Amino acid sequence: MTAQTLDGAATLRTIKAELAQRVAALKEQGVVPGLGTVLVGDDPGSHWYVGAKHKDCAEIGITSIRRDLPATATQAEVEAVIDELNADEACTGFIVQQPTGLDEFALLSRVDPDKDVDGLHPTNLGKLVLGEAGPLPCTPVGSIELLRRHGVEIAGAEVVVVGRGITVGRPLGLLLTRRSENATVTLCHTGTVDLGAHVRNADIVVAAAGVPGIITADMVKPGAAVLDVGVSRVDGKVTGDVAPDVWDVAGWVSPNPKGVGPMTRAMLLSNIVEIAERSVGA
Ligand SMILES: Nc1nc(=O)c2c([nH]1)NC[C@@H]1CN(c3ccc(C(=O)N[C@@H](CCC(=O)O)C(=O)O)cc3)C=[N+]21
Repeated sequence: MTAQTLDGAATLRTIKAELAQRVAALKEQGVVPGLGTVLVGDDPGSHWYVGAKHKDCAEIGITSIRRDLPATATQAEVEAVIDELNADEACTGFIVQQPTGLDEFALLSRVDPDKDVDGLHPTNLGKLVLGEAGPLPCTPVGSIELLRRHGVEIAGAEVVVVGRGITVGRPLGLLLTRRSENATVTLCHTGTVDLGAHVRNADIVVAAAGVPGIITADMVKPGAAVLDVGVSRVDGKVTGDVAPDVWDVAGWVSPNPKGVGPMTRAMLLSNIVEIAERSVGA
């Protein structure tokens, strides 16, 4: 048996086609959405992600505002760029690409929460906890959307999330336990004593620990859906948290690359379009 693919790359293409229509409708009303990015330093991975985001925007009619700063940029210099984008009417929303090597909580907190297309501002994470509407974090929502668009049932499912990071694991637990999702979630992490015992119960496994190969075939319930969110670089190649033999046991697996990564970009685009639509009362 080999698992079916949760194809993030193909789903990104579908979502882009849907969003392109909504962007065209906004243009008829005189609104052109714009994405800003703030990038500090010259990490090759970060440059690739930011470049990919601007390419995605160009394809669907969203304008790009790109601010690249040298690795030597100070906290005050990055904050000045954030202030500039907060005030820029052409900028619907923007991201501060992480990591910056600076005080990230201070940077994130300085972004106008209404322009926080990453959904990571403390106000927006607070809204998520409180169940209020607001921009949602892209990778967790992208993970849910990937399952939904492949017909994997979430309501009633036992979900094991492996990883408690702020960008994926922690918010994903909050999202999946909302009434609209109705999953039962166990949040595991590197301090979990018997990871396999938890994962074996799961109908859906989300591997977001950033530990290559931490999820092995012997831990996976036959037929389960397994999302590989981890991104590590081993010998220059992207390597996920899911061991290759999991494909022999699982019902569904998201590959890595071409799984959750492209879905993160899709949800960023979707967050921008939603903010722009709200501005015209659409
Ligand atoms: N403020 C902030 N927001 C982010 O959303 C953010 C961030 N900081 N810092 C870094 C991570 C990483 N991230 C990815 C986005 C797309 C892919 C992606 O599309 N990857 C491709 C190719 C990967 C490759 O080959 O290098 C794929 O999975 O198929 C991966 C990773 C967004 N991040």
